[in-house]
Amino acid sequence: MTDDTCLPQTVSFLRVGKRRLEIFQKACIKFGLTIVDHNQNSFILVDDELDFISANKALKSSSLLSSPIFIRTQWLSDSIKQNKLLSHQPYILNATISQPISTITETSNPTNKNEIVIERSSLKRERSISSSASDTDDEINSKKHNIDIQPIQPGELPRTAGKWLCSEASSSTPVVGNPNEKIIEKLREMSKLYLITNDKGRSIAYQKAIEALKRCTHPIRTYEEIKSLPYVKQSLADKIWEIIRTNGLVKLSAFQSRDDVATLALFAGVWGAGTETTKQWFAQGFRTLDDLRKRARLTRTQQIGLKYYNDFNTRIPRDEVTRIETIVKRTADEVVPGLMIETCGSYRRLKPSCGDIDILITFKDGKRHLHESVLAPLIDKLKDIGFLTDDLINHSETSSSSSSTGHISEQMTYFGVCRLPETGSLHRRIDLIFIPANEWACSLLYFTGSAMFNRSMRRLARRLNMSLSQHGLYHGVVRKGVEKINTGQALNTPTEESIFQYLNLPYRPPEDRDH
Ligand SMILES: Nc1ccn([C@H]2C[C@H](O)[C@@H](COP(=O)(O)OP(=O)(O)OP(=O)(O)O)O2)c(=O)n1
Ligand SMILES: [Mn+2]
Repeated sequence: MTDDTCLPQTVSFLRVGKRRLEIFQKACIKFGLTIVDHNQNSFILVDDELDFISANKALKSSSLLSSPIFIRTQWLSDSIKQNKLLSHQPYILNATISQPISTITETSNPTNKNEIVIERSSLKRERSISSSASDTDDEINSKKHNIDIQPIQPGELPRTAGKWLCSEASSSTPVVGNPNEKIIEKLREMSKLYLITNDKGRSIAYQKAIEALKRCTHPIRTYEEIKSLPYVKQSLADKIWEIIRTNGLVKLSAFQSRDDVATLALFAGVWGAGTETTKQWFAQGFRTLDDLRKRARLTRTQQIGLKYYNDFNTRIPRDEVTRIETIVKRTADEVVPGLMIETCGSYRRLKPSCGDIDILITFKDGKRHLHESVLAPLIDKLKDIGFLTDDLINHSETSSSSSSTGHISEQMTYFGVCRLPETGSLHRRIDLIFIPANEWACSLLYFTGSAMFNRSMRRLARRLNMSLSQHGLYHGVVRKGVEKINTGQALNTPTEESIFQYLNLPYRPPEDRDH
């Protein structure tokens, strides 16, 4: 069978900007591809900057398949250029048949419901990311206290202040009592509603304006003051001016009176349901969670999302996250000694409450590699003690990189549900993410967030001809448009501080990254 005979016939898109999406939609018509929802399709076209874990992370709030195949949108770009639909195989992000790795799946073994088995699968990331240069673990350790940071020509540096969110500490002042609290509240609502109605670009623009307002220590009264705020563009300045003048916002009222918005917001609370799915549910006439329970076709993860709807939508007090972390650490010590465990996300940014629990795991000595055989017993044990109650996704990815070193890098994720043993405890969403030692600092940075902070830092890296992901920081990257012509060389990033240094940014502790 040639590649062409097994070309995808249906595709869906993930994280592709509006303008590019329009171009791709036309290309799909031309090439006879049907665009469908994520949960109906196993071929998901993703932004070229996205890697396997990011794609999965993005999908986690979307319709989930057991094993989607991610294809870089470069496939369509190249097909457009060549005026024919090329084979998608070279553009696959995670699935080839050549490099088997393991995914963890539930066994149907009736004698032990909690047992997990390691199943060989054929997933592999196409793009080699993690350790392309000569970063063996030993080298990393020996360089640990002697960071060799290649100097960047000062002339090449973009002006960071006032332009890049990541160059500034997030405001620690609470919104309540902020002199512009009323404006912020309305902008927050707009940002949320844009997200629900699938307009991510506008949602982000509003979040940036909120960040600027949070930092402002005096009440904004004039149009000039609005215009002087960083990150606020014309149309948004007009909206803020409308709020100041009228105490209201016509656009927001219009949003709120739309009969679909409240329902979409309700459905958006189902873990595993993305905007395409929620829209579809609405179009199918569903209006309540009960409608979904009784009549909707739900994926396994959506069923769990619905089962724990109230629990998952209740924020987790900080001290509960601490107790959850303690259980994971204690169990890991018993089952797999020598692991380093760090709770990231909003918890590491010192937020008083968290949406979920994001735990990063690696080996303390940085020399040993993580294997499914190391991780499965930990997950098993956490199930045995009744702490993990449900699996959402088990995924491993392997990126075989520098063949000269033969070094294999692995990141493995487990998304599940946990609960403290005390009666009355709620079910909580927990991610256990197993990181290779040489990716630790970049992963720590990524999974600490915030998402806005990460976005800003990645864009800054791009401006410096670098590329930043949770797997590493590369320099000397050559791009043509969004396409990477040269993926560059990996920089040695033993600490988070080193990443800030490379990007010529002042170091920000996690609590200052809460943008
Ligand atoms: N689209 C995304 C999603 C996540 N992340 C990174 C930054 C986040 O801080 C981290 C964890 O993701 P969460 O969705 O768990 O976000 P937080 O932990 O920050 O907030 P919450 O309290 O809602 O869990 O992953 C990101 O950069 N971009
Ligand atoms: Mn989180």
